[in-house]
Amino acid sequence: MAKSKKAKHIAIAGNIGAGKTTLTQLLSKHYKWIPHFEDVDHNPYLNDFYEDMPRWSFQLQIYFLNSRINQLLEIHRGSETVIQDRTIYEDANIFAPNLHEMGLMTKRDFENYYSFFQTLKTMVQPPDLLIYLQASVPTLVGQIQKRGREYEENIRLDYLKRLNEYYTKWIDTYKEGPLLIINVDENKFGEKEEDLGIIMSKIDAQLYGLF
Ligand SMILES: Nc1ncnc2c1ncn2[C@@H]1O[C@H](COP(=O)(O)OP(=O)(O)O)[C@@H](O)[C@H]1O
Ligand SMILES: Nc1ncnc2c1ncn2[C@H]1C[C@H](O)[C@@H](COP(=O)(O)O)O1
Repeated sequence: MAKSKKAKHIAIAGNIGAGKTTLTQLLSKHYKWIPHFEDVDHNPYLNDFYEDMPRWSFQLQIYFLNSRINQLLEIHRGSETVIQDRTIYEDANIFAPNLHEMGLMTKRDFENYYSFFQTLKTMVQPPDLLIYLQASVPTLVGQIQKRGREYEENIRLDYLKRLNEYYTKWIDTYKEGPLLIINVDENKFGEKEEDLGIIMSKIDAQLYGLF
């Protein structure tokens, strides 16, 4: 990104429990960015989805897609810098194809969903900076347990592992804009202030050319 252009949209990507919400809160406080969180607590499908994925996967994907598009429209209408907890790319490049590949979303539903995403994608711009939180499955499991959402208690290890594989493939080919990868197994920003400082210096370098 040109250093003179004000960054309006910072996004944090990462698997379930990687620490996106925690980092969104910390960075929004430090940089005075407006946080946009995922629609989790008032999500009408999430609980049912974890009970019966084949029944609810399509409805959940449409719900997330709509909520993510609304966030993007709001970001681009406003003038303030926003930090977004999870991107639309993760729904369409990671969760939905994984559900399809696991036989939890039919081919017909996946193709319908993906074609709708392709249409919407032409209307959105990528973030000015994407921060990817990379975490191993044991770290994800530990953090999901620490958070203690009841409906996530039965998330299977192979589900997280498969999502991680999709994340790796997506990030390896991500060319839409500036990217910063943080290894969460090595950087405990939630616990050590100096680790958060390291992340902020990297963000300053990317966004403002400061070292
Ligand atoms: N870097 C970290 N170090 C220690 N604990 C963390 C870290 N990041 C997140 N956590 C904890 O892990 C849990 C899940 O984090 P959260 O930010 O909700 O993840 P996500 O939004 O990616 O699903 C929370 O209880 C949070 O306090
Ligand atoms: N697109 C999605 N498909 C299935 N599940 C999803 C999707 N986006 C988010 N989720 C789930 C994963 C978690 O249980 C909650 C919240 O995500 P988190 O990574 O903890 O912020 O929603």
